[in-house]
Amino acid sequence: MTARAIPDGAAPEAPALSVRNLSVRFRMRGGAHVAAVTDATFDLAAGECLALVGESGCGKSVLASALLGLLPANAGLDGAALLDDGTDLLTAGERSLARTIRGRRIGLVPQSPAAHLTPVRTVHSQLAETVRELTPVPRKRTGLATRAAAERAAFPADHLDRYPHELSGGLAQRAATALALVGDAPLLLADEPTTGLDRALVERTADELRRTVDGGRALLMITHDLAAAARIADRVAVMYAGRIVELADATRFFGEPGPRHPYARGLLDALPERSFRPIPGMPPELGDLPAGCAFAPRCERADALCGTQPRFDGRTACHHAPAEDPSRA
Ligand SMILES: Nc1ncnc2c1ncn2[C@@H]1O[C@H](COP(=O)(O)OP(=O)(O)OP(=O)(O)O)[C@@H](O)[C@H]1O
Ligand code: NI
Repeated sequence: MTARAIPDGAAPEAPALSVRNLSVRFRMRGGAHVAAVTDATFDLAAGECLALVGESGCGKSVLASALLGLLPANAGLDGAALLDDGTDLLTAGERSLARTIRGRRIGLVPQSPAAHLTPVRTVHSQLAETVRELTPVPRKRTGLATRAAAERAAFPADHLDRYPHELSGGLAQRAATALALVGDAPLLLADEPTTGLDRALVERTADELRRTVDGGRALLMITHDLAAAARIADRVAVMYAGRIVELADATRFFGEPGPRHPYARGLLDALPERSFRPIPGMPPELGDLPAGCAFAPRCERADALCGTQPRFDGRTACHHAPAEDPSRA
């Protein structure tokens, strides 16, 4: 549990994760391609939580899987994803990903926890094994450490002897979160960590994740749940049709002046506690994207300019985003 303080006089640390122009293409039968992620570029610092949001199918999980080398063989990768010591996750190779990176340097809370738990072993046995593998706890204290690991993710101690198929979705989620937190990895990827949990547990899980961030970890949290994102994120990245279309401080995103990109505005407006107005239309097929802005067919601001792809300037990718931010002038 060492928070990574910067020693006096040392140069500022490199970001915990630096993603540059990450693209993922799935090769399909007959020569077709699915452009699941295109040109994603962002940094994530130690002690920071970045929430990655966007509608189902926009490429969030594929992005996370690319970082961990967990994509199937028909996936082609481009770009770079650097850890703070310069290790490029995209070229690291399965051997070093498996032996030194997954679990130790990057913890993952997977989107389908039930599928990631070993079906023939109890939660206790899986958690204890991970404690033995990833922490220096002496053998005779493994039991205690295992129960503490479960407690951190609000997994009830009296359910530790259950097998994965005996768990509800919410309990499987908490077991997966407990496993991901064991190694105290400096970088955490959490893919929908609050799915299947009731409001109180959503808040408890979000708060536990926030505590790990405040302890110096970097967290990329993928979520549909904008309320959970607002609760713990420092910054928000909005994805649409495989591209990051907005990257903003959470306070300005959820407060004033609000999102700059019309899609991001639409996502917030669709919330029940806001105007509860869904964005008209459907996202495009990632195998058949238009040449220009993919959001244009659903956008009330679209005009001829939107027939060309808008450049992402580090904050937004829209030909019609406000040029000046009056609150910052
Ligand atoms: N192995 C694959 N082969 C072809 N296409 C794939 C493959 N895996 C994912 N895709 C496609 O990539 C796109 C992005 O999927 P992804 O799972 O990243 O979406 P997501 O944003 O995580 O959605 P959700 O919020 O529903 O989890 C989808 O269109 C999906 O069909
Ligand atoms: Ni997903």
